Amino acid sequence: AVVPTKPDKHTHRPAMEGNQQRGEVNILLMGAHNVGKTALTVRFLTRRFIGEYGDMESVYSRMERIHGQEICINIWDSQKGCWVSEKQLQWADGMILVYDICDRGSFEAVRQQLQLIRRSRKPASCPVVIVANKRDLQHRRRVSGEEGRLLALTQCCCFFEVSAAETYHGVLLVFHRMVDLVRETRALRKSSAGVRGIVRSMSAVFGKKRAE
Ligand SMILES: Nc1nc2c(ncn2[C@@H]2O[C@H](COP(=O)(O)OP(=O)(O)OP(=O)(O)O)[C@@H](O)[C@H]2O)c(=O)[nH]1
Repeated sequence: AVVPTKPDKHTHRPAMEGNQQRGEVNILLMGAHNVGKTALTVRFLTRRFIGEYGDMESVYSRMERIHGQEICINIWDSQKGCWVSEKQLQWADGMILVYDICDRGSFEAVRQQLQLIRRSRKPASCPVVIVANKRDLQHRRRVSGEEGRLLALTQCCCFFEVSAAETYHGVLLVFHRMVDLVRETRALRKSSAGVRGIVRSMSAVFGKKRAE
C-alpha cells in the first residue's frame, strides 16, 4: 500500500470559521465497502491508480491553487464502510458520497448516508457531492446514470460519474467542485450573517424609538 502524504495531526480540528481564515477545506469521503473511496483519494493526491490499498484510515492534505488561491484540502477517507462518527460529520466542510455503479447495495447505502448527514448537518452548512465510481465497468452496471442524477437532484447534491481506474481528470473535477461548493456555502453564510446583523441593529434602533 502506498501512503500518499503524511497525515497531519492538525487537520483533525473540527470544521470552524478558523478553517475559512486558514484557507482550509475539510472533505469527508463516505460510502459502502469497496466502492473506491481510497482509489479516488489516491488518484487525486498522486494522479495514480494503484489497484489495491491497505487499511489506512487517515486524513491526507494537499495544497491546491484554485481560481488563483492557495487552498489546503484535507481529505478524511472513512474506512469502516457505511459507519461514520459524529466527530467526522462535524469535522467536514463538505462530503463526498461514493457508490459503485456495479453494486446496487452501495447506491442504497448513499440514500441512508444522506439521511444520516441531514440529521446531523443543515444542508446550508455542508454541501454534498455524490460520486458514481467504476464507470469503466459498463458491462457490470447495476445502477443507471439517470438514477444517480435523480437522487442528486432531489437531495440538492452535485453528481459525477467517474472512473478512478481510468482517468485523473474526472476525479480532479470532483474535488475542485467540492472546494467550490464549500467556498460558495461560506460566502452565503457570511452574507446572511451580515444581513442578520443589519436586521438586529435596525430592530434595536426602531425598538428603542418605539420605547421612547
Ligand atoms: N474497475 C475499477 N476498479 C476500481 C475503481 N476504483 C476502485 N476500484 C477497485 O475497487 C476495489 C476497492 O477500492 P478501494 O479504493 O479500496 O475501496 P474503498 O471504498 O476505499 O474500500 P474500503 O476502504 O474497504 O471501504 C479495489 O480493488 C480497487 O482497485 C474503478 O474506477 N474501476
